[in-house]
Amino acid sequence: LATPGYEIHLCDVAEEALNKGFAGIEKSLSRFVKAKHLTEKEAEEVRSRITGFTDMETALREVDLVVEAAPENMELKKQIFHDLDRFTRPDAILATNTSELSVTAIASATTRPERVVGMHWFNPPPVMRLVEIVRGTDTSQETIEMIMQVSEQAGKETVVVKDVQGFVTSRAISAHMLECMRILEEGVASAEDIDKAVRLGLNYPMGPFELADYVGLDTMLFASDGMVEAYGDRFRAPQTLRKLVEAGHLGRKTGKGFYDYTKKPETVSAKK
Ligand SMILES: C[C@H](O)CC(=O)SCCNC(=O)CCNC(=O)[C@H](O)C(C)(C)COP(=O)(O)OP(=O)(O)OC[C@H]1O[C@@H](n2cnc3c(N)ncnc32)[C@H](O)[C@@H]1OP(=O)(O)O
Ligand SMILES: NC(=O)c1ccc[n+]([C@@H]2O[C@H](COP(=O)([O-])OP(=O)(O)OC[C@H]3O[C@@H](n4cnc5c(N)ncnc54)[C@H](O)[C@@H]3O)[C@@H](O)[C@H]2O)c1
Repeated sequence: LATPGYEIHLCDVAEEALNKGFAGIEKSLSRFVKAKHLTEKEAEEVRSRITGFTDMETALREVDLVVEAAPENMELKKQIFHDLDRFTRPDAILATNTSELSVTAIASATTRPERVVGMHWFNPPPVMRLVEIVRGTDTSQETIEMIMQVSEQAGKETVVVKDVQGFVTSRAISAHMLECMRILEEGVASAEDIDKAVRLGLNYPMGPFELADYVGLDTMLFASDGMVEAYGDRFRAPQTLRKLVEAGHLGRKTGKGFYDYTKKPETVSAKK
């Protein structure tokens, strides 16, 4: 959002987490410069539009739009939205990047449910072309249109969907990934070969295990647990996923998941 010209307040709970966020932005900007999508001067302008904060109250003063992207936990999100409601101007729009939680329930923690909306981005957000906009029970058309406009300015296409658990995309991707994990557990093929089969045979850009590691296994598990209640056992997380998360192996962000990224970073996927 800094690329099309918005002034951004990036807020996280601690300096260390904030620095991780800035490091991710830096990596993306240098890729864009290398690919000549941005000049060095434009990248510098983007950097200058992003200010870091660890104090939410200060960060939220005078903002027009908040995009919350904290961990996928309803209680945490409700607490954050309660604070967003207190600290922002009454006309500010409050968006959540939740992958599957109820936008309507999150909105209930505020006094302005008509200005609360789902703004679901995809990893990696600077590259993926879609923003899935989720209309909560009380979300106003004006709010939807504002998010459409901002998304389009960031070069994204949009779809507007109903507020059902998992929306369109998380239901679709979870069903695919969970079934591939069951195929692995049945011993039908190795993770490498399932990834290779899906990439080359189905023309997906990433196989299910490299993608799960990329998204984060904790996020995957939160999403599937959330969808069990709504849709039943077909979304129940296989033990393999649950055990990896219990062990703290969350994918790329911790160095290990279905693959071990601490060993040979260039060849851990089945790509070669
Ligand atoms: C769970 C949630 O709620 C929802 C989700 O997020 S589900 C997950 C959705 N995401 C996906 O499915 C991702 C699937 N994977 C892909 O689409 C591709 O593998 C990928 C775009 C990540 C990488 O593409 P790939 O062709 O394999 O690699 P690569 O050539 O390095 O990258 C393609 C382009 O993207 C750019 N790029 C990749 N990652 C980037 C990043 N983080 N920042 C900026 N640019 C990036 C590269 O620089 C390259 O640009 P160029 O074509 O102009 O040179
Ligand atoms: N990982 C993905 O590919 C992806 C894609 C689309 C949407 N999402 C959604 O985005 C959200 C974040 O997912 P993630 O995978 O980036 O999680 P993550 O755990 O990797 O990152 C969460 C971030 O939120 C910060 N945080 C924790 N508590 C906070 C608080 N009280 N206030 C502000 N920040 C806080 C953490 O320090 C961390 O930087 C989730 O709702 C997830 O479902 C994730």
